[in-house]
Amino acid sequence: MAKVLVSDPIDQAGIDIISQVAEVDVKTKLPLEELIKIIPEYDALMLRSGTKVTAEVIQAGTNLKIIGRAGVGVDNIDVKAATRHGIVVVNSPEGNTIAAAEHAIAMMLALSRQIPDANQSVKNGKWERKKFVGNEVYKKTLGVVGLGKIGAHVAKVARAMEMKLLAYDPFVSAERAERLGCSLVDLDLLFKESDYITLHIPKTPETANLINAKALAKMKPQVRIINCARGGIIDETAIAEALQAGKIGGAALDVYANEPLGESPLTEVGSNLVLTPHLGASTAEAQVNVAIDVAEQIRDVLLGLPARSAVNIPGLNPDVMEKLRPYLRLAETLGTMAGQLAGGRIDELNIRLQGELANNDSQPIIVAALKGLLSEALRERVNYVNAALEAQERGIRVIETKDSSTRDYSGGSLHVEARGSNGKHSVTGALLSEGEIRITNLDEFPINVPPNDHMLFTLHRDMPGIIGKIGSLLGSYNVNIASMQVGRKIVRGEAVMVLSLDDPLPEGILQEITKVDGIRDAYTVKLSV
Ligand SMILES: NC(=O)C1=CN([C@@H]2O[C@H](COP(=O)(O)OP(=O)(O)OC[C@H]3O[C@@H](n4cnc5c(N)ncnc54)[C@H](O)[C@@H]3O)[C@@H](O)[C@H]2O)C=CC1
Ligand SMILES: O=C(O)CCC(=O)C(=O)O
Repeated sequence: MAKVLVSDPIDQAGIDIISQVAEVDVKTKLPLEELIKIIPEYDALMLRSGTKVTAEVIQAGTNLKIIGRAGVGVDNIDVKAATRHGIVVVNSPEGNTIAAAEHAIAMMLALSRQIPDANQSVKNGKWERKKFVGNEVYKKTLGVVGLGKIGAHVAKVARAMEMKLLAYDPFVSAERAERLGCSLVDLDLLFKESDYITLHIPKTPETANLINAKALAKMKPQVRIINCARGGIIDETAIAEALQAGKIGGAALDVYANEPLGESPLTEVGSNLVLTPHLGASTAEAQVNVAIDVAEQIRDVLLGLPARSAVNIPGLNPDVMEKLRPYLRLAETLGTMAGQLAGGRIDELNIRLQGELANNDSQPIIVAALKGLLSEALRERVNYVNAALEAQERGIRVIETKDSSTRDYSGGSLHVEARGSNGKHSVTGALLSEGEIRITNLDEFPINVPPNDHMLFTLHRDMPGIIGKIGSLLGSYNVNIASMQVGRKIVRGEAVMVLSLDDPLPEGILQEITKVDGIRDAYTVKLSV
């Protein structure tokens, strides 16, 4: 039975789902060294923001197939290292959207009405009504940085409170912003005009320290800043100094450069600063949502099914996968054949989606063909997760074309050509109505054969006796021929012979075949049909 490690607190609903297919160990607050020590036992790892999945953890996780982040941000996971090791990383893109958005609104209101300080004051036996006079958010300007799922929900709620909305997000259209009641502006204008600024962006090299001393200097002196997105987007020293010097009105932070916060200039700030310990997603509802969402994906991947929210498999969502699954098999088979025919070091892969197939997203098909192409070199190390990255790192140029005018097979066909140490070789294939694969062309010669575990291809002169000679030679090595076909363009011209064999070819026989009069070249292909 597969084993799954849950390394942060996860709702029981998720654990119940994984338990259907795997043994689940819940071990939270593991020191890094301990995680590295035990991770080799596990097929899957499920976590929230408390666990750091470093490259060392991934390197040690030799059995890991999937890492599931019960939440949105995967910045605590070395996704690149996971991709390199062929491990799927999944998240729950929407499970905690409402929770995080409501936390940002709660922070904005708590800050405006000084609720945490007032609460403390009453508990200290005081009654300071004058001290805690706040501000209304009604008619004030809210600058939303990042108009994705959470930013959009914040905008909707803020609009209901009749706030004026500005938004900055270089990746969304002015129409989307407008639909959400926001004016899309540049960052400087948002800084200049906003009474409140709320951040809903991922932490990336571009967003790190986005709110620094220089940015703070551009803002209104009474501005209140809310960060329920990621630590490190705000320079904590700069904001602490600005608060102490009264250069900004307030800040409410849920996330920090280092978590738990520990020693920080922020804890020295007396007032107008609200801090929560990364609670954005901490609602009962969100925790059930993300636990179920991610647990289902872990269960599915352990059962060999696709994950619906994989962050490191581009374009492979389950609907696409389901529809394209037979074509992915075809692409992988053709990629494997083209790779073995073209020889060890491949420089270029040309893929042509023909007929009906050309109407589909080509990305998954390309990934499947690359997986096949690299299977000779990387064996079981290559999978849908790392095939594109491996190909890129090996300098394999991928050229894709689509030709919807071809009308040879009802579902379309796929042409794969690889250029490597043996020169250029191409294979075309299609699916029969029952989903069976047919190889329909080899190096532009028409054939019609199903793929087989052991195949022999020859390029030869179309002349009498040549087929018999190859048959006898194979017979003398006790190799049984399951089927044989010849493809040619003109009589007595160049031809290809395709033999499906029951047995692997013994060492050395290929060289003997190439010495047969009329044979120009011979290749073997090993598949796993
Ligand atoms: N505090 C908490 O517990 C939680 C925090 N989060 C964090 O909130 C953030 C947003 O989450 P979602 O809205 O779900 O993500 P999302 O992917 O739907 O939206 C992010 C938006 O940021 C925009 N963006 C990316 N780079 C940008 C840049 N340089 N400048 C401006 N905009 C940029 C994108 O275009 C996108 O529209 C993430 O960092 C996530 O990890 C999410 C859930 C809970
Ligand atoms: O797991 C958590 O509570 C944090 C959630 C979060 O930050 C996220 O989903 O990005």
